[in-house]
Amino acid sequence: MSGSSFDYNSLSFGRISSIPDKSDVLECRVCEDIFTLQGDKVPRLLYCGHTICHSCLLRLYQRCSTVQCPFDRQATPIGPSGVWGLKKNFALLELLERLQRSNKAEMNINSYLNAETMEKEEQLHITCDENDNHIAVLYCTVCCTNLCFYCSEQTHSTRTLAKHRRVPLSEKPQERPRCPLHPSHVAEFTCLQDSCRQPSPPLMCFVCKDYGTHKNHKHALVEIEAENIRSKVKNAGPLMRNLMEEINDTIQRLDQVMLRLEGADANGLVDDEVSNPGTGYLARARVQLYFQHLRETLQVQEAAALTAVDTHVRERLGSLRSLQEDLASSLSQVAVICVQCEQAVRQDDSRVISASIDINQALNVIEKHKQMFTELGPEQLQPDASIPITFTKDNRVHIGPKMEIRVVTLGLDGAGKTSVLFKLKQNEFMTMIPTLGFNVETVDYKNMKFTIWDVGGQPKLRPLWKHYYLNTQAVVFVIDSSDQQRLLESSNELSKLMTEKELKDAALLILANKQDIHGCVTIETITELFGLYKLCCGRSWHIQACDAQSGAGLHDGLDWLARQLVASGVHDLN
Ligand SMILES: Nc1nc2c(ncn2[C@@H]2O[C@H](COP(=O)(O)OP(=O)(O)OP(=O)(O)O)[C@@H](O)[C@H]2O)c(=O)[nH]1
Ligand SMILES: [Mg+2]
Repeated sequence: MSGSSFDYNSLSFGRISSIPDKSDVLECRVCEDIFTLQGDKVPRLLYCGHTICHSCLLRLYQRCSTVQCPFDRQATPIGPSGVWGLKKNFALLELLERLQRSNKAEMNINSYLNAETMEKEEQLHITCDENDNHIAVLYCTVCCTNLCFYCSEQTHSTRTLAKHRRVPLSEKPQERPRCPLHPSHVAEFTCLQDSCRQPSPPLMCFVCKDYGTHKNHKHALVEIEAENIRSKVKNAGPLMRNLMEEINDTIQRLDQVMLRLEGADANGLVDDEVSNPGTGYLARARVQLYFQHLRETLQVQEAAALTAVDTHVRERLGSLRSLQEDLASSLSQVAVICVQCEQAVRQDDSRVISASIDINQALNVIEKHKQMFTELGPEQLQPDASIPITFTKDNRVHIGPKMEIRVVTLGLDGAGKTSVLFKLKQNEFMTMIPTLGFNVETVDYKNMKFTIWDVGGQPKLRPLWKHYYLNTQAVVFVIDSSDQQRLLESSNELSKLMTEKELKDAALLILANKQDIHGCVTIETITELFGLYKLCCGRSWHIQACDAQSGAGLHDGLDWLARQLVASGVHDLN
């Protein structure tokens, strides 16, 4: 035997049988041999009541008529059949028999104490009291010591000590805890009062429970409470096991996902990325490919856009040069005529008169040049070197006049549509008369030209709205925020508009107008009342608070509209 554990497999469990036989306690007090059920160690009764084994009686019997008790010297008469005639102690024999039976049963139990059971005892990790290097597996109930097999055999080998009852360590009789306040009493109870449970329910004796600090507190017997706690832990067992399994499964799944991310072979080794690429590597490759295509496309688009600019510049220069040449030629002709006319008028009167026809012709030519010159447009007379550029969504370049955007303004009569239009167009607010047909105005904003159609909103005119939908890129729906009575009517009209096929791609700007009037509703209220999130789901829409009187909010609305239109197709670099 070496180290801290004992090799139980090398032990025959016959040793367990050396745990004392209970019947061994019944021994003859003269020879100290164990009584037996029969033979020369059978117990026989003396008249005085003492019991002695048959063989001791034979030694004491002096072939006279009595035998003297070795304990109280009283005489017991002996008949002709000698000591065989003395009664056996049947009570003792019965007891002996019972003890032997129970001993047999115990022996059977001990036969189950195999190496596996002992290993369990070892897991308690209690050191052998005889040798610190050994792990105890037995408990001697007489010496109150924890022992390993080896030390148990060594220390309990004498006849008397071998009788000590030894039990597996886990069956060691429990020591009853003492009350911390009254150490002379066993702590039989535990206090369950909430205020006493921190940090753990205290132990107490009956004095504490009935008269002391824990009087009238909720309590329980220590054994019962401990059993409750044990069964709680036992019940939680499946839960804990399930949880552990689930956590373990998840850990394994994470492992697999990490391997797939990194790229690994079946053995879990990170493989070289080309033969077994991970998803990370593939994603990188896709990003690189995407941007490579993007760069190539952009290069092509850039080249096309630059060509468009170069062509524009070349054509522009060509037309300017040609204009310049025409003007130079015109200038020289006018200059020549001018000199000729001056020379002609410097002559005497008769010659001047005779040259009058030529002079008139020269003046006619000048008149023609003048005519040609005045016919030149402002772009030719005051040319602008700037090159206005806009880009389409697919990066084509647009050079020249502003992008034209068609907008239709709708809403109930009196909502302020015409007022909004004129405020935007000429920054004026005036009392309007109801629109019976429509107004149309263009409003320049950034690099865009909004053509705004303002259609009358009276009920009888509403069926005509549909004639303005075609090719409309944006709808501006105006609401009178101060007229709460007509919000529902307005909401109904907007709902109808949202079902129009021709407007399905149009951006929607809702103007909550007349915000200057006290008591008007806010855009939040309108959003909720009209159910805008649901109604306008899937299209680009925006609600803007404004008032046409001061113009507040109108440019913000236009700004949003411009951004939407830029996002959906045109893009302004300026
Ligand atoms: N206080 C205030 N009054 C406004 C505002 N906008 C319009 N109004 C007035 O509301 C009335 C109706 O304005 P309009 O611009 O004619 O309304 P509309 O939507 O064009 O009406 P219809 O042409 O009939 O469809 C006019 O008296 C405007 O002066 C505003 O923001 N504040
Ligand atoms: Mg109007």
